[in-house]
Amino acid sequence: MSEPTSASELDREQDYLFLLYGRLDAVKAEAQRELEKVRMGTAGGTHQARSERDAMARIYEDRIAQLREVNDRLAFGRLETTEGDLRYIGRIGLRDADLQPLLLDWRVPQASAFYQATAAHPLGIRARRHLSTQGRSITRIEDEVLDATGLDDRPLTGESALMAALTAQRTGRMQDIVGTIQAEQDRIIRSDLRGVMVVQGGPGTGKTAVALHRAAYLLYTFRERLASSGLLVVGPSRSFLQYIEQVLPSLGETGVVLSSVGGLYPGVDARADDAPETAAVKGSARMTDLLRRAVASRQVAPAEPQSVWIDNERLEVHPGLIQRAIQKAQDSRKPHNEARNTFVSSALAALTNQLVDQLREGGDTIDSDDVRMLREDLRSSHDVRVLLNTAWLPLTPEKLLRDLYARPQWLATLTPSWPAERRALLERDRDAEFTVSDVPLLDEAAELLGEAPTQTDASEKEARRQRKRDIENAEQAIANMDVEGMVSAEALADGFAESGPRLTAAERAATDRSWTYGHIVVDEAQELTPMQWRLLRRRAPLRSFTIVGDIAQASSSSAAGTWGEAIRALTDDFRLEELTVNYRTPAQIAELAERIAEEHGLRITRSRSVRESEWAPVRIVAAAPVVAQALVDAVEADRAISTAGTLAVIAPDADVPELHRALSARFGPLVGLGVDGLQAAITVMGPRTSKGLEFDSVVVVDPDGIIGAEPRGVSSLYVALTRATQRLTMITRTADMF
Ligand SMILES: Nc1ncnc2c1ncn2[C@@H]1O[C@H](COP(=O)(O)OP(=O)(O)OP(=O)(O)O)[C@@H](O)[C@H]1O
Repeated sequence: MSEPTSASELDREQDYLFLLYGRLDAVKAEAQRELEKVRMGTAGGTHQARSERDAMARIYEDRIAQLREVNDRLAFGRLETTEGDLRYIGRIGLRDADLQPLLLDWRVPQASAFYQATAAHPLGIRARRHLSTQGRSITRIEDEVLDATGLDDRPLTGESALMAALTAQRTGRMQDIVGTIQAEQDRIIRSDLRGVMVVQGGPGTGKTAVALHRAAYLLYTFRERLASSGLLVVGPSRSFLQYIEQVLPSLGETGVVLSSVGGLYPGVDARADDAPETAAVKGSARMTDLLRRAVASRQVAPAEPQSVWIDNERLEVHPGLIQRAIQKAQDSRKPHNEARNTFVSSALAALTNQLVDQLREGGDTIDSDDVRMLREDLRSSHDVRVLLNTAWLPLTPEKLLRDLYARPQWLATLTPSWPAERRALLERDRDAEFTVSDVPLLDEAAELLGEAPTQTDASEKEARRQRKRDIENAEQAIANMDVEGMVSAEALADGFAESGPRLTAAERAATDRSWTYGHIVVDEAQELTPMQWRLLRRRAPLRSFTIVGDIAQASSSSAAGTWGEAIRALTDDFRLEELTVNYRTPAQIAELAERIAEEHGLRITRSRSVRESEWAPVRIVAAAPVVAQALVDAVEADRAISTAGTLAVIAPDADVPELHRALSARFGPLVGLGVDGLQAAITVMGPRTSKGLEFDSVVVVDPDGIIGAEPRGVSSLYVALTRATQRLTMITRTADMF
């Protein structure tokens, strides 16, 4: 129930808002002063003192940047408790000069009632107020009274503020929803950090929004733990990351690693997708076994005895000698490259013995110094190196995988039980680029191979030692400089890096394959393959995960039908939450999309749309060769309604170039293409690119073609049809279609 708002109430809130901004300015100015003080500190001092000062300066700079980020919509809510106390809720917490709270950070427990209190469960709250602002001005107040008797529980909170957010024009970038989070979403956002939580919800139910706000909540609540280990957010594609990348900074969080599934193996930024059938093979758990066998097949004794020459002495090496060394190395159970050390030293020891025996039999006298020298001769002998390398070559994951794909005969010996067609799917050129589905295979191979012995090993060890020293120094500096609680030793140590750019925990994590994160958030998780889950499991051994997705939107032919199956490679112990309200798609569009999906046999979770659209979905019938013209006309008609906001044309991949040309001929630079065109007013893309995104208006071209283009084409069509926040047009080939 809303109470009328008097002008004096508006004035009062305006005064309070001025007070808050005044305080924000003061805190910023204070940080600025501190920064200057640190910068002006004596230039001399030890190197350690200088780098400590630099680190402190950077911390103040970050703080100032963070305070700037929260300038927009600083405060958005107010709670009135049954005792008559007022609590203001905003993006960050602020206190006055006497440390009395002026504004509560939305993530603190005392703020949760803002999102969760209802008439039936008021949680000690009498009234909730949503404040809408523009710049530093209050534009609107919306009140809900919670203690009135006989009130039905209302499904939505802050309805006007919510509707204003939902009908706002889209910009091509996702916005935060911190002012209008709904109760069912808030429960998920604040759920326990531990364990694996899966959030299932139909299109537009706020899964992505919830996942990102949860990341911000966890970082705030478990700052110490997560700031040093990092938090990883995994999205399906580059386009998706671009779409969400501003949300966390707008919530004041910058220390998060965002990665697409193609970017999870440091050093490889895979963008190309394999054909669906190939991706399905590469994603299946059977690849683990294949890689294991591939590595084992690189540990082989020669079939015949081999001759090696040491100076003028011929040594005949029996396969058994090599085999025994291999066995010993395998028994160590270390990864291939690390176990190779055992292999080499054990083979060299046996060869030395054989050589010594042979020389002694020939009448030579050999003492222990001679033995050592002979061993060195063997180690540096070209013949011996070839022999040992042939039996056990150091390998990189990249080489192993390229060999596997480019050598069909080897692949065939490793996969005797595979049908030839399946093997053929893996074959390709040695220099073909790695694809998104190769990434977990490279990672799995890296796990089996271990670190190749390189020059960098020693320097990495030294870097780790230096880091430890930096953290100890930082702890000391924090105690000395009296800034306890303001900065963690880890963050301060980040600033001590003596050369090169400063790296945050997040940045270091992104470049280090062996990094383990404190928490991983996975969006569009229905798309992940068992091999990708295995990779993520290695990145978070404590198994603290937030997994959001919609099983019905899965596009892979091998996609699982339940979450239990989908994430089996990660765990079988998880809690399932559901989101049931569709915030994006107006009811008419959602109903159409759901009907089409169900008619084509897709099992979907129906959700409840919170609003109707002014515009009914439009259907146009046009077959080749007039499809492009029909599309231009449809876009023209849509722009006659509104040219503001974004419009996406989603078509079968094969038709995208031609449709892009036709639209460009008419609308020129207003038209963008695929991922790189997301900021354009009109963007043409295939259904996969549109995954997770949304637009004011969507034109779906040839829905039947989208269905026919791939094994789970219906899912792709369902995704395409549910991207619109306002208007949907379908261009179909025949009148009886749909
Ligand atoms: N509580 C809320 N307040 C304001 N806007 C919201 C709220 N919840 C969701 N939205 C908006 O609804 C839209 C859909 O949200 P989101 O993209 O997170 O859905 P999704 O479940 O991930 O969708 P899909 O599965 O289709 O990708 C977004 O514009 C989001 O900002």
